[in-house]
Amino acid sequence: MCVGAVRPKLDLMILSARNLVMTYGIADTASHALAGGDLDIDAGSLAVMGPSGSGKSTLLHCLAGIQRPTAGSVVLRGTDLTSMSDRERTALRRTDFGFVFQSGQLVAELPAVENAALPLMLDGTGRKAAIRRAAGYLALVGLAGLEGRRPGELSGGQAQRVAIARALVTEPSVVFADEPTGALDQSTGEEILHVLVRATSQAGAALVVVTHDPAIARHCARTVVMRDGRIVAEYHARPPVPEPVEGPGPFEGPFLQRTA
Ligand SMILES: Nc1ncnc2c1ncn2[C@@H]1O[C@H](COP(=O)(O)OP(=O)(O)OP(=O)(O)O)[C@@H](O)[C@H]1O
Repeated sequence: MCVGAVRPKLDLMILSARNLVMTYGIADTASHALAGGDLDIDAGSLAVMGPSGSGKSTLLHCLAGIQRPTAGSVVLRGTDLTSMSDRERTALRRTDFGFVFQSGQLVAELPAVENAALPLMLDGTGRKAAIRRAAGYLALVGLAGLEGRRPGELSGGQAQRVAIARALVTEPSVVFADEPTGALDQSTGEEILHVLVRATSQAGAALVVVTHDPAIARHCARTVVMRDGRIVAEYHARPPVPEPVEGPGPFEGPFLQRTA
C-alpha cells in the first residue's frame, strides 16, 4: 500500500452501466425509478444531481451492486454485477467499493483508528496491520494525532473524515457517497467534499457523489443531472485557470461547462 501516491490504472474505464431500468411495484402501482440509460465511470469525481425522486439513490445502489436493476447491466472492469449472486455481490462490494453516508455511521465505542480499520479487520487482515494502514488514511484526510478519539469526541466534519478514511482503507476502485455533507453546515460540507475528492484521487479511486447541492457538485470534475429516472444533462468542470504571471487580471473561477 502507498497512501498518498497515485496508483497506476491500466484501464481508465472502471464501471459501465448500460440500459439501466429499475421498476418498483407492478402494474398500476409501478414506479420507474430508472427509465433506461447508460453511464460510464472512469478515474475522477462524478456528482449525480437532480430533484427529489429523480432516481439518484437508486442509480447509486445499482452501480454499487446494492440493488439488482430490473434490466440492464453494470460492469466493473469486465465483470457484470447483475449476473452475480447476492453473496458474490456482497463480497465484491467489500473489496472493490467504499461507501460514505450522510452521517459517518461510526461505532461509538471505538477510537477513530479502529473505526477506519474495521473493513480490513472484518475481512481478515490482522489487527496490527489494519490499524497501521488505517492510521495512514487518517493522516491522508488530515486527522493525524486524533487516532485515539472516539466519535463522541470528534466534530461532525472530523467524523466524516474518519468515514472517508474507512471508505478508502480497503483500496477500493470506486467510492460511493450518498449526500455525504447532508448533516454538515455549508462551509464544513464544502471542506469535506474537497477532502473526499482529493483523498480518493490520491488513493487512485473513482468517486461518485449523490448531492442536491450545486456548491458541493462544483467540487467534482463531472456532473450528471437526473430527472424522472434519466440522465438529462452532463457538465464538465473546466480545469483551473492558471494564476497570471504578472499584473492583476480578470479572475475566472472554476465553473461548469455544459457538454451534453
Ligand atoms: N423501495 C422503494 N419502493 C418503491 N418505490 C421506491 C423505492 N425506492 C425508491 N422508490 C421510488 O423511486 C423513485 C426514485 O427514488 P430515489 O430514492 O432513487 O430518488 P432520489 O433522487 O434519490 O430522491 P431523494 O433526493 O429524495 O433521495 C421515487 O419515485 C421513489 O418514490
